[in-house]
Amino acid sequence: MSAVRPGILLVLDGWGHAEPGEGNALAAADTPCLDRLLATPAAVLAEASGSAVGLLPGTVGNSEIGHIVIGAGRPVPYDSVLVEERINDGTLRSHETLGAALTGLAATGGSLHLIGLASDGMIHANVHHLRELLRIAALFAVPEVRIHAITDGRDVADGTAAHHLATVEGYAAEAGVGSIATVIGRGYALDKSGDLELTERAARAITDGAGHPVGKPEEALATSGRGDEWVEPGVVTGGDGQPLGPVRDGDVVLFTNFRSDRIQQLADRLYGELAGRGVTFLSLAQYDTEAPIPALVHRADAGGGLADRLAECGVRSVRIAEAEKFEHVTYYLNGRKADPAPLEEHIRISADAPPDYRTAPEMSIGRVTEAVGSAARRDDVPLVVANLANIDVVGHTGDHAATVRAAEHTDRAVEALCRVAGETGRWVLLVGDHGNAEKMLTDAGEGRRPYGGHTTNPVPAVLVPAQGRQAVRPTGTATLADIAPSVLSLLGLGPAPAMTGRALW
Ligand SMILES: O=C(O)[C@@H](CO)OP(=O)(O)O
Ligand SMILES: [Mn+2]
Ligand SMILES: [Mn+2]
Repeated sequence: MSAVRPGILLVLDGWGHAEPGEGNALAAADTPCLDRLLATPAAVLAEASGSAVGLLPGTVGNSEIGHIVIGAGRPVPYDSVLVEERINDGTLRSHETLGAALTGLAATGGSLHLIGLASDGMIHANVHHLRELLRIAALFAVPEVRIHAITDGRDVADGTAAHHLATVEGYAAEAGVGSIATVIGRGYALDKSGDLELTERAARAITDGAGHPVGKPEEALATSGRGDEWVEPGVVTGGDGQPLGPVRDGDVVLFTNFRSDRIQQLADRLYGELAGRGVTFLSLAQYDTEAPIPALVHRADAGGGLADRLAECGVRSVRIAEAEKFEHVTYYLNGRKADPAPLEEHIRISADAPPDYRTAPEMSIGRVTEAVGSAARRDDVPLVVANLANIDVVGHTGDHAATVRAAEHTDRAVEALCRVAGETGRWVLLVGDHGNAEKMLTDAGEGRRPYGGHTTNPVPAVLVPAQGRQAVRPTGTATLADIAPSVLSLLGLGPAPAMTGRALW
């Protein structure tokens, strides 16, 4: 192992590139270290969205596919794309498991419950997929479809939930079946922090009809003082004043999100209560739930990447991130392999209390920096991988001033870590996983409004060479698929056979 040249891979989450201008929080921030690095010849822009990473053309990047591709060294067809393919070639309509479940409902008079994020943000879900599922339900003459609409305001501009609910109602009218039974903000329904109280509130609206009773879905939106994300669970009542939606014995529940991480807590909770009551569970894409929920569309293999190559070469790595991004530098970076390789160490930094990112944009970056520094000082750790979450997580609040501060905290952390790298003879490779904070305003919808979502912009990638070495300017177009081959090359190792990306430096 003595031949290995040690380094640090830092993923700056949500670090996209755009020209300076209104709404560019990264350009507005005072970030002397990052500015200096980006002005060196070793800085490039890398594609991190659309088909370059395995998404549909023009689709914004996200942390999950971003880290998968950074680790795999090749674009990996994402779950959203695989779902679209099954819709376009008609094979979702002829899916055996789905057909059997829906035929059963037609016979028993039970209901199909479609549960998922109701927006076209394309990060966790797309309402278009719901449209196809409503059409399929109509083909199978399912008597009743209840839609449990999760409001977004994070992947799409806040304040657009009414528009998306109307879209869903339009799809139901077009299919001739389906009505919205509950309206629940994603803060409740898609919690992934382990706050089971939030999940419980969402689940009880779906299972028992417990929540704010409303005559029309849009009325539920008024319950939130904190935007679309935090719409309190609302339960639509019928003419008899009773909730439309509670799941009854023998019904079918189908989750419509294609991304697993944020829906799985709710899916496990609902399965735990309802599976024993003869309720059939299905998910549109494959989930990482504890519950054995059959998927209609299976995911692509993302293995054979960086982690496998490091294991093969006996290279120890330490992975560090705040809780919010922990799976990203472990599970996703490793090609969605659940078990860490024997030579991997994982450090998860969790906040003491649920933070308000607007007032605490530093998050836990001090502890992350310390952990990276300590790992970097170890002689037995050739590779330290960390995610600096602030730019993305604070960017999602849509709060420009807070995001500027998040970028400034990140800059100071990078500066400190470059210093440690200098002292320990390490190279540092910095890369964004997708854009976010370089665009905090949108013109979509009615007029200009704050925007906290991801973007299709390229991301910076820059090498800080180990002392005494020079980095030459990479040529050609770079993508996230080039990061794993670059990391391996910097370590002094060759790429894995499955990698299609190339070493940039
Ligand atoms: O928070 C999330 O779930 C998504 C946005 O919906 O962001 P990221 O892809 O960065 O995890
Ligand atoms: Mn991200
Ligand atoms: Mn994000």
